[in-house]
Amino acid sequence: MKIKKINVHLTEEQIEQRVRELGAEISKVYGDEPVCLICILKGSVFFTCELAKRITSPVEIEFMSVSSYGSGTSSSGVVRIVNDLGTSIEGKNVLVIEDIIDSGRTLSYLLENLKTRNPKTLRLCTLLDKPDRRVVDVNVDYVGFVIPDEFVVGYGLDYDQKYRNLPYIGFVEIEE
Ligand SMILES: O=P(O)(O)OC[C@H]1O[C@H](OP(=O)(O)OP(=O)(O)O)[C@H](O)[C@@H]1O
Ligand SMILES: Nc1nc2[nH]cnc2c(=O)[nH]1
Repeated sequence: MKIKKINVHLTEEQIEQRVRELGAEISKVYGDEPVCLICILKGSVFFTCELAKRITSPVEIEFMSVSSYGSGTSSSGVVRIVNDLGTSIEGKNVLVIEDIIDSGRTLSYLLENLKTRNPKTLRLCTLLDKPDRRVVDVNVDYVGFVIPDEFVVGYGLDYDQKYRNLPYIGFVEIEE
């Protein structure tokens, strides 16, 4: 399948504005307490970096890589930790940063897994939420934008590993 066109849904300015708002909201919650941001690779790299810059609480950034999708736009339904955290989160305020929640399978699995490591608090922030696609319930604490059930790329999100570098988020039109 080839991409025919990408239709802009969220501009760079809209995303920047929302990230600032989220940063302010999150800073209010943690205040002077340290918070460990867990960036879920690869899609949330851009979002994590921009959001971290807008949080005024002391921040630690850790990375984790989880595989839940095959190639293209289809979900395999199987979640696997590909690269685990290199550090303990016991007793820490943990904020998981995701680019998108779709079926909810990835985050539901991941949150259960992280809970067993005894963090002080465990919250979830996602840039995009596609509630129409939900198969498994996930409690999301901070949402950037709720979007309809369409495949998106840009600002970290890929189509077959491409288009992550687009500064905006767009809906994909596939060639017939
Ligand atoms: O709610 P779900 O249906 O489980 O889908 C959400 C997951 O899919 C995307 O990751 P992807 O597997 O595409 O990896 P990537 O971030 O490396 O592109 C996204 O970053 C979430 O981790
Ligand atoms: N790039 C991308 N990855 C996803 N993973 C789940 N939904 C999506 C989506 O709309 N776009």
